[in-house]
Amino acid sequence: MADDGMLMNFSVGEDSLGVKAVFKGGRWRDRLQAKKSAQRRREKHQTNGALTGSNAVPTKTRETNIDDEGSRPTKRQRVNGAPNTHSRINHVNSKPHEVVSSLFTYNLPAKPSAIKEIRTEDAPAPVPSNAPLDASLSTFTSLGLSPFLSTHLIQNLNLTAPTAIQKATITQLLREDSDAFIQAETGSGKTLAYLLPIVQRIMALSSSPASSHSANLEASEKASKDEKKINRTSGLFALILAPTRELTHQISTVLTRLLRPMPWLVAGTVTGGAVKNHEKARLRKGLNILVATPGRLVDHLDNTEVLDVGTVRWLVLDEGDRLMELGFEEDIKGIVQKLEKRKDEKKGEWRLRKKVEGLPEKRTTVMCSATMKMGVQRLGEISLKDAVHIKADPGPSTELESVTGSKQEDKQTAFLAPAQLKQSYIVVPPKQRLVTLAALLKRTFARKGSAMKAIVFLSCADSVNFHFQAFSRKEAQAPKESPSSNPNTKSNKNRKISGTQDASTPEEMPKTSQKSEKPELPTVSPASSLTSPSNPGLTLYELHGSLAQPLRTATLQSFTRSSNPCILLCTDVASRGLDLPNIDLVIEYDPPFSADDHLHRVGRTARAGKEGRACCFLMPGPEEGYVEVLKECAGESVIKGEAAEDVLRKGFGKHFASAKSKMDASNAGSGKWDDEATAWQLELERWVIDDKRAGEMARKAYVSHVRAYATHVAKERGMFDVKGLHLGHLAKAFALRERPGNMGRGNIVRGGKSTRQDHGEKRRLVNGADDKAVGEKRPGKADLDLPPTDGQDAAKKMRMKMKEHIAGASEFNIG
Ligand SMILES: Nc1ncnc2c1ncn2[C@@H]1O[C@H](COP(=O)(O)OP(=O)(O)OP(=O)(O)O)[C@@H](O)[C@H]1O
Repeated sequence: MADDGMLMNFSVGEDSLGVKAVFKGGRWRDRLQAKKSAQRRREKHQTNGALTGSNAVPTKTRETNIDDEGSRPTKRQRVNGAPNTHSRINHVNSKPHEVVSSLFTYNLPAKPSAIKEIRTEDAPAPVPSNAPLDASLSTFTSLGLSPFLSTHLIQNLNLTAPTAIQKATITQLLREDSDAFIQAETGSGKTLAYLLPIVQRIMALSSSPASSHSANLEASEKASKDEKKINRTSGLFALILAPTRELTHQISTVLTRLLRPMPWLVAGTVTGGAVKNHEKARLRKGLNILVATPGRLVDHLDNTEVLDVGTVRWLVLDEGDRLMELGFEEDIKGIVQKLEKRKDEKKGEWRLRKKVEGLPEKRTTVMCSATMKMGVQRLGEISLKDAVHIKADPGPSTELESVTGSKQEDKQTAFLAPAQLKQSYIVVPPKQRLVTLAALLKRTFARKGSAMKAIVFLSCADSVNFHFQAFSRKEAQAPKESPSSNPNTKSNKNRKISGTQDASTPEEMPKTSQKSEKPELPTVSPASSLTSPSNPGLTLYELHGSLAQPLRTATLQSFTRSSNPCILLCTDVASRGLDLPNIDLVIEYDPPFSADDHLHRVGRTARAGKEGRACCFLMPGPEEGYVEVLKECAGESVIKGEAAEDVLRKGFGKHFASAKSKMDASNAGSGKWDDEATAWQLELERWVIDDKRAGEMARKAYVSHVRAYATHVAKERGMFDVKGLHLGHLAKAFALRERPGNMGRGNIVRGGKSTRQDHGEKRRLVNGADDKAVGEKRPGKADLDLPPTDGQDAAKKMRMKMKEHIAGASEFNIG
């Protein structure tokens, strides 16, 4: 273990050598060795006459954890006033008799080598790769959409031309009934790509050719109404499945907008977390298109008689790879079997009744994602037969010979981020992670208008919660009034919105957040410790799977609608498919768990041809190897390395010096970026020490973070090896002065050789991303067809461990 057992920031008398140590943890041999060496140090010091006069202090007791084989030399403690040869700054704002280890000591576990390779040259601005095509060359009508629908798109939805993937998909799905696999980069308009042809074909069942060929919306709408044969009771024609509730609602919103001029066609949703009886009532009234999460749909298929799927002719699996990864394939298989069964039962019925004219005989299954590999055998099992592979580029769609049932290897398609996305990485020592994140956010939101919205991805729910509370706490806040730990979890009904009670109300802050403690209020708060005087309205949101569903929905809605600059702290629950407007920057503060996750996370910006920036935090050492993965995902685009010091300098430089430190006369040298950064960190550390619940929150976040770290996909675990983590330094990133006592070497759960499926299973177990009860286990691939391995044992242990934590705010609630 890389931890050197360094004694960090504990409060002692003037001479720490007078301390009587109690040694805990680790092997007895190590304890004995440590005891002896401490004894020797004491004796030597006494011989040298170091403990004299005022320096002599009564013996105190402290705890030293020696879980790790501490082969490193023990770091000498620094005492106030003592010269410090390792550090450029000392003890800023430190209380009397407090020992403070510097953030900027050069005693770092590894030097960030990648920083030396920074490529500063700016490449020529690349052409956006997911933008709509030139309207003079391609229009929706030219693809075969009716003038009625095309006019609606142009006039009401402000969409003048299709994107490349829309061009390819619409043509294909209007022309043929073959199954299809749509793969195009994030933000390229895949949702409309599959919705438009489906809506057009359902529309065609309703209206006369005359009305659908008219471009006059009003006249056409009236004519269609008069002649319509189809209404909400005519049957359910399309089913769209998505992995998260958020995505389901988003697809439904797009669909509702699309159907606005066709009020006789009705779409609806069924998702976990919603009231089942309300859904039943809607199903009873009749729907033509249903958007659902798989678990809840299975539930309705089993228990809601009025849900008749015999007429379903289109089945869409949005974010297909995620659905598979999260282990939904059993659910999907069950759904497909029911569709088949009901279709066969209905055949006779349809013959007796008047068949819906134009309804295809065959059901079409469509899968789509930015990062899905073809050739996976299991795709056949969920009814993707002789699928057509539709890609935005190059040109026409490519027939796949045999996807179904074949054992061909995944085609190693290189999935790329949008070309116009500006990507960078920062190599930050673990100690400085928190201040560097703060600096980056301060710099990004330095002035009003400099940026609108940013998303920060963290590895687990506990960490999101801690950072939300830490950044939104008011600096002047009395410790006792500090926010409680995780007040927003499902278990805590009396939720408080931290920092909003006494924080200055930012202009245009969602009013709901200041009223009461109703659970449907968004988790929003002023970003009090990130706000600069020239951008006072900065707000902070948190989103993760531990939040109750109404909170998740309210938070996302509020963040989406906010016209204030704001930051969303979240887990990967927000990484897939979400189309949030005006995202300028995506920060991967905790690196993604896989390259695919990276593409989806950064894909929340630079959408539909717009600009965007993304930045990934890495730690010095093996993690720097991840730059190569980032480069692979960037294709031709340049990835810039930024020096952490530059970020800190800009974030904590004179310009951003806090008003408090400027006024503090005792703070000599304030205004210097490193002093400011240290003061900022110390402030936070005091909060964690003084407020018991803040301390608990920090420790929980730390433990969850380390455990989550152990679940990177096996392929990338060499770069993210939990054994290499410097646990002592990492504690600083959670404002802790030392690592929590239970984080010894033996207590770190490692992922072993678990696969991506294991990883998905782990995440899903405690998800909130899907729609079954949290913690409910469903079989993933790991349980179905992989031989047991060490990795699986490790994964099993991990699952058990996670289950233990599920009762509270799950430590690991990523989804
Ligand atoms: N033809 C178009 N012209 C302009 N904007 C469009 C067009 N089609 C879609 N968009 C917009 O592009 C954005 C991204 O669309 P969408 O969410 O469907 O992308 P996606 O490919 O599904 O992305 P992801 O892979 O991240 O889910 C949306 O805001 C949508 O309104």
